[in-house]
Amino acid sequence: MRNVLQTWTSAQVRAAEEPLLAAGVPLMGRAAFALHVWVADALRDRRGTLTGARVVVLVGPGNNGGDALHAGALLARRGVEVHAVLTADRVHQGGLTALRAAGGRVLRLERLEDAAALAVGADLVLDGVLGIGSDGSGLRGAAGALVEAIVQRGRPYVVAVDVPSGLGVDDGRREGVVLDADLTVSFGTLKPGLVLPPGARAAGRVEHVDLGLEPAGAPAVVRLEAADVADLWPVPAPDAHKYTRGVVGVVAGSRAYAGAAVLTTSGAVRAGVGMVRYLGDVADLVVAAHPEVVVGHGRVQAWVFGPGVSPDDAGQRRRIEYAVQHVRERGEPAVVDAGALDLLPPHVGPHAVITPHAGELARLLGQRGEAVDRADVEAEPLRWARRAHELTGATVLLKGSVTVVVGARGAVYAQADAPPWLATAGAGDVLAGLLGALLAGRAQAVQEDPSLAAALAAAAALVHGRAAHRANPGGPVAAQAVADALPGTIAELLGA
Ligand SMILES: NC(=O)C1=CN([C@@H]2O[C@H](COP(=O)(O)OP(=O)(O)OC[C@H]3O[C@@H](n4cnc5c(N)ncnc54)[C@H](OP(=O)(O)O)[C@@H]3O)[C@@H](O)[C@H]2O)[C@@H](O)CC1
Ligand SMILES: [K+]
Repeated sequence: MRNVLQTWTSAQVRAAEEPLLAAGVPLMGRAAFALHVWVADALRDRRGTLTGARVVVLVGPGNNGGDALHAGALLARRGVEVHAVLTADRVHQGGLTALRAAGGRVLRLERLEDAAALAVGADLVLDGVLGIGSDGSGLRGAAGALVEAIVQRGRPYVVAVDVPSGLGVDDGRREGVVLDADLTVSFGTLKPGLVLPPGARAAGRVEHVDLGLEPAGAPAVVRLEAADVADLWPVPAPDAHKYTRGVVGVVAGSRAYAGAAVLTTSGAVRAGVGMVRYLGDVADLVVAAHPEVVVGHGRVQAWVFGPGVSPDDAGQRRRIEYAVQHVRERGEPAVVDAGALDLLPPHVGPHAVITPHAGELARLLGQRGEAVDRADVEAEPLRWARRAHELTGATVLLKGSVTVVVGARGAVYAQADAPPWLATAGAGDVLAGLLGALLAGRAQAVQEDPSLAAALAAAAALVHGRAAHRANPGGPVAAQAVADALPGTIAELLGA
């Protein structure tokens, strides 16, 4: 994949910095210079000029504060009025000396209210309190109290140095006080917390400064970009026919939830699968909506089961059990959604993709002995998606405003492609159908490399989100409109 956005943990970043620091590469100087350029751009955008602009630098005890102080010094030399507030007893001495020499003013955090007022009144606050040295527990002590006082007065425009202070750098957790940013300038590599829920939104816009780091091992969390879809999509060969392109079997819907059957098959049909087979009680409605759909059993390459199915529906339950048997014995890939999550066997492989939202994941984990509720999952989506993968063996696609996917071989994706409007009834059914189509089209490749299921799940989330934007840019979308926008979205992405 070409454009995938990669993130690396604090430990990986530190290990990658070591040889460069040992060789005397001035990493902090480079970081601070790039940071001051981004801040100058932001100030010009907001005020038109640098001269007379007021920047308050919040300085913590470590090198994150050092970056901020050096950037402050460069800004002061360009006519910016810079005030540094020292939030800890310890401070980066080189940075402090540079700022003073450039004419910046330095104050210790003695009167909280005065410092908060200074920050709130500034054109821009540069947050150098805490970087990758954070212990992950939110901002404690005087720094935490200061940030609380600032936020209470009305958060000013904030540029975060490397990461928003207090954010869980490696897991995106928001515990305790976090200073949300409008812009985050991240050094060396992006960090997982900048893309993972629930913290990702704390970062605002994210810019990356390349310091020449070469981190070892696989990236911790990745995010697919539009151009990656073409590398994953099952584009038909010139001699393709419907069976080589993939057949997806759909067990969805009931008399009570007939729409789920229509929407799931819509997702699969519009995503361009070779053929859709429907199994269920509302075949008449499905075929009326999609004459392309074939009703009844037959050979399939992948399955979707669960949307609109209640576990006490004996007919659908039987069909799902039949499909599950195929998934287990023949390794056919599957999407296991909604009502079928309760029917998931104790262990399946990563070629089965479960697609719960937070509440459904909490329930699934509860059934496997984990005392966890919806709020726990929302607070630490990656942790609990990982746990579900460990316990079930399945690839986990955890739905949310940022969708997290955990699959085989440590694959983790975080996709934030959808507008908030997509949180609407039936949208998940369309996603299940769309992903089923992808798994059917790439079934053989998934059987050879089950970690591919995670990449395909992430691609499905991306395409689904983009289709929602395309269906009605900036406004409400209905699930059927998202399905109808899939062909155009896919064509655009394949041409990207
Ligand atoms: N390494 C490099 O080459 C480069 C690094 N670079 C920069 O350095 C940054 C990393 O710097 P770092 O390692 O000094 O850690 P950093 O985050 O500044 O401070 C950690 C200290 O904060 C404290 N503390 C911890 N948790 C806390 C909490 N919850 N609430 C409150 N305080 C807390 C704790 O101190 P303590 O309180 O224990 O005295 C701890 O020691 C990195 O993000 C990047 O900006 C760039 O210049 C590029 C080159
Ligand atoms: K920071």
